[in-house]
Formats: sequence, structure tokens, C-alpha cells
Amino acid sequence: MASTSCSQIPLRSTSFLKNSVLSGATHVLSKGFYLYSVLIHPPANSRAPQTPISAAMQEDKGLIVETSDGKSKLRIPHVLSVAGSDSGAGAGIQADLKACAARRVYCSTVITAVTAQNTVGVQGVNIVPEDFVAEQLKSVLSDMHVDVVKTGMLPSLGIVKVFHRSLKQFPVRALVVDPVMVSTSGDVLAGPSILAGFREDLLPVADIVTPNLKEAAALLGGVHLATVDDMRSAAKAIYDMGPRNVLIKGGDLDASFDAVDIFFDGENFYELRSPRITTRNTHGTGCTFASCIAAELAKGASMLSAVRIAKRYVETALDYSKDIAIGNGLQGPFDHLLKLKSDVRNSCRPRPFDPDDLFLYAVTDSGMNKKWGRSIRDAVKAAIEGGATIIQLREKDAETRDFLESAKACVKICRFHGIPLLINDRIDIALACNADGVHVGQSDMPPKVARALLGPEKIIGVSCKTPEQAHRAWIDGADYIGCGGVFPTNTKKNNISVGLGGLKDVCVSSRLPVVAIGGIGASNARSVMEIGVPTLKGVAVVSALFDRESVLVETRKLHALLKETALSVK
Ligand SMILES: Nc1ncnc2c1ncn2[C@@H]1O[C@H](COP(=O)(O)OP(=O)(O)O)[C@@H](O)[C@H]1O
Ligand SMILES: Cc1ncc(COP(=O)(O)O)c(N)n1
Repeated sequence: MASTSCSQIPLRSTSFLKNSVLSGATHVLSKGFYLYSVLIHPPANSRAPQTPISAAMQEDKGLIVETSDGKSKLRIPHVLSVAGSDSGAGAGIQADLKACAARRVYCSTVITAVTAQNTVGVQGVNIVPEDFVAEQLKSVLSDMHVDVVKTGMLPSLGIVKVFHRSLKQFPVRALVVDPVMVSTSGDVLAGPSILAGFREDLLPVADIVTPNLKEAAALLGGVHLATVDDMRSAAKAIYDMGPRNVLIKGGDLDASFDAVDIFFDGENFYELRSPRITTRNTHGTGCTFASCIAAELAKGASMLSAVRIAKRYVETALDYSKDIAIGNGLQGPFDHLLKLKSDVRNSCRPRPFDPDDLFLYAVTDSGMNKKWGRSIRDAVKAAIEGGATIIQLREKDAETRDFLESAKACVKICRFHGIPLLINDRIDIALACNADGVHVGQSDMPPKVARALLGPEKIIGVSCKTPEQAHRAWIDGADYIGCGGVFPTNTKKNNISVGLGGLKDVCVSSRLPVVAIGGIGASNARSVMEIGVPTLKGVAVVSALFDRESVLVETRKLHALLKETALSVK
């Protein structure tokens, strides 16, 4: 095990530990002192057994730090990417930022070169002056707590040296070296002159180095690598140059191979295999892979686990992005956040939420649809045709897969008619079918968590019985509240009804639009709307529409009645 010591040392005076790879964690910041728990790794090439990074994280006692004002704050795992900018944003700094964001890790950046690049190739490279690379490094490392540094394009020997010096001055927990030399398009990003810098300075202090086939060949003086066996030999030979771990990426193997990478930790070889995805959108896979390893290490994963997660992440992102079209060249970027397709797929886009959408709110019920022999989609179609202004799928006992298929079909129908579709309770289904939002009860997913999962554009409704709950829903970022049950109902067991008085209290206090729910139908809808509070925008109905022979006829009837009432209430 590496030795562990704990000492109080002045702020930013860790450079006495030069030449050691150091893991540290600040616990208390007061009077200009860090209480610094130091894990000193002897220089890697002395081949001491490595300290698992997760152990270093435990030294941190979690990610909570106490600041000088006595408040505890969350310290966010942090990767610094030292790399080149890719104007096409498929690789380089841009890929690193997206990969870290996708893996929920903060990423700062030091730009070493600006490339003019697209899906055709690299049209130009402008190298950032060495002293300005040094200045960027100092800005970030002297201020922010960086856990892991990941390097990409280091275009000159001078920049490698500058970087190496900064690392000595500002040690970090782990170093991931992606020895970028040639882009997938075949353009040179860093010439052979940097090889000496890699061999002498960076590899001996790297926790992992991740060359692709061409880069591994260059590091080894130009050997030819074409098979998985060649990759194993290369991993061993590169390991002998000093890094703690080596990963040889096999994306460029013959297309008949699986996507195979070789990971070597000095003792064992691991063959990481995934199906080769047929796509042109592989620009930036290497940068992404290394950034994801760095992100997982920053969160505290062991090296093997970080590498495995990174492999799975790249595979998932490539598969998701295999049919997207960005640029006209041979090598397209992929979607790191797995989000770009969801809005494009539906040619009819959802429109923003309008409180008047709550006017006639139809809530489906699987039991009732079964009883009347209707599919969910037929029920939804009929309700829309009858005048429903918003739909909620409330399918408490549907099997997940059936529910998802029905929900997808209903999203199509609703988008076509410009009617919002919400899912009751099931955030997973709402996400998977790209519904317009969800409706949650007081004991369902908290609205704030739902918002974080669904994003800012989705509609979130919350069931509330009291003004306090309505206030909470507003604080939590809901879009509307459903108040009820107004009258006793069979669709919810043990549900105490609030009556028209309770509804009125909630509507008067609510800062959100309200829809009344519970036992409402043609016989009592007028009395509900006649409470005459402007926040009350409509009624939500289950049985009065769906526990009837004709959903269409009942919806039409109720719509007409509500319209008439609205005119007289105004
Ligand atoms: N077509 C593909 N299908 C699945 N995985 C791939 C594909 N191409 C590359 N990979 C994976 O992406 C990662 C990056 O590898 P590679 O493309 O060789 O890096 P680089 O971009 O540096 O050339 C590796 O894990 C590799 O196996
Ligand atoms: C700025 C920059 N950094 C790295 C790469 C390598 O990525 P790829 O191998 O996918 O072309 C690149 N093309 N551009």
C-alpha cells in the first residue's frame, strides 16, 4: 500500500511533494489552511502496488467539504481536460465536455490548439502558445479542486513539457493520457516530436494511457498492429514505459472484428469486447472513451470498473447515434447525451403548456377500458374527438411493456391533434415515450426529482388537497395542480373528498392553475366551475367519460356543458 500521512500545510504549498504522484483531499478550509490527507504514490515506474482511487475517495469522507463560513457544501467530482478544440464538436475538448456532462462530472478545460475540423477532416490547426497553455493550467489548477486530469491533443513537445511542469506544481489524484496523434480522418494532430515527451515525461506518471492502434504503433517505434494478439503485446510493451495501466483501443481493427480493446494492469490482461456498431458516426470515440474513464475515476471508481463503464458508455452512445446525420463527410459525430433524436422523431412538436389546456382533462383507466373492450389508444382517440383538451394515461395495473407501446401510440395521436399527453406517476414511461409530462400524487415521485429527470420543458402536475400542498407544489416547480377528490369516487379507494369548499380554498390560495378532480361528470361539473375562482381552469374526468359505452358521446356532452358554463360564469 502507498503510505498515508495527514498534516496541516499551508494553502497551495504542496509542491514540496514534487516527483511524487499525489492524491489529496481537502477537508476543512479555515484560516488559510487545508487539512490535507495525503496519499503519496511513489513514482509509477517504481512499480509499487497502486492505491485504488476509490480508497482515496474514502479518505475524503464523502464529497462534503466544510467551507470557511462553516457551511457544508457538496464537492463535485472534477475532470480537467487538456486538449484541442474541434470546431465540428465531435472530438477534442468538445467531446470531453459532453462526455463528462453525460457522466455527471464537472469538466474544466485547457485548450492546447484550435482546429478547423469537420466531418470531412482537419482543415487547419492553430497551436496555442506554450506560455498561454501554462497560464490556463495555472488558472484552473491553482483555484479549483481537480480530481483527475485527462490529456488529449498535446500538439508540441514544448506543450508536453509545460503540462508536465504544471502537474508537478499542482498534483492531482489521477492522470489519464490519451496520446492523440492522428485524427480518424488521417490528419496529423501531433507530430512524432512529441513521442519523446510522452515516453520520458507523461507515461511514467500516467495512471492509464489509452492509445488507438496507430498511436500504440507510433509509441512503439512504428510496429504494425493488426490483431488482438498484437494488441496484447503492444499493451505489455507500453506498460514497460511506465504507466500504471494501458488500454489499447481496437476501434480501427478490421471491420470484421468485434470492437475489442485490451486492458493491461501489469498483471492481468482483460479483453473488453462489444459488438461493432455499423455507423459513420465514430468521430471522437477515443476522446470520449478517455474522458469517461477520467470521469469515473473522479467519482471514485477503480480503474477496471472505470474502463468497463467507459466501454459500455461509448457502445451505448454509438448505438443510439448510428442513424443521425450531421455533416456530409465520412466521419460524423455522435450524441453523447442520448437526447438529440427525441424531439426530431415526432414531426409535430409539442407546444408550451397553456393553463387553458386543463379545460376538459380526460384521465384514462385501464380497468374501465378493459370492461368496455377498448384499447387505450381507441379511448384516447375518442376523447380527443369529443373535445378533451388534455389527456392523462393513468394505467395502474398495465404491464410495463404493454403500457409503453400504448403510450407511444397515444403520444403520436395527441401530437397529431396538438393535445398534451401526460403520464400518471410513471416517470420512466413518460421519458421512454417522450410524453409531454407527468402527473404525480403526494406519495409519488417528488416534483423536484421529476423535474430534474424530465427537464424544464415538460409539464408536471401535482395532486393537492390543501393550500399548503398547493404552495409546496408551486415551490417545487409544478405547472398545475389537480385538486380533489372534490366528490366521493370509486376510482380512488380511501380518498377523503375535499368538497366544493375545500376546492375553493385551494383555488383561492394557489399560484398555479388548478383542475378539479374526483367524482365529476355531467351532473355536477357546472357546480364545480361555478365556484368562480380564476385559477380554476377546468375539470378532470375519469368514469364519466371512460366508464360509459361511448367515450365520444360523453366527452362531447361534457365539453358542450363546460362551454356553456364558462360563458355564464364569465
Ligand atoms: N464501430 C464501433 N462499434 C463499437 N465500438 C466502437 C466502434 N468504433 C470504436 N469503438 C470503441 O470506441 C472506443 C474508442 O476506440 P477507437 O475508435 O479505436 O479510438 P480513437 O477514436 O482514438 O481512434 C473503443 O472502446 C472502441 O472499441
Ligand atoms: C482536437 C481533436 N482532438 C482529438 C481528435 C481525435 O479524435 P478522432 O480520433 O475521433 O478523430 C481530433 N480529431 N481532434
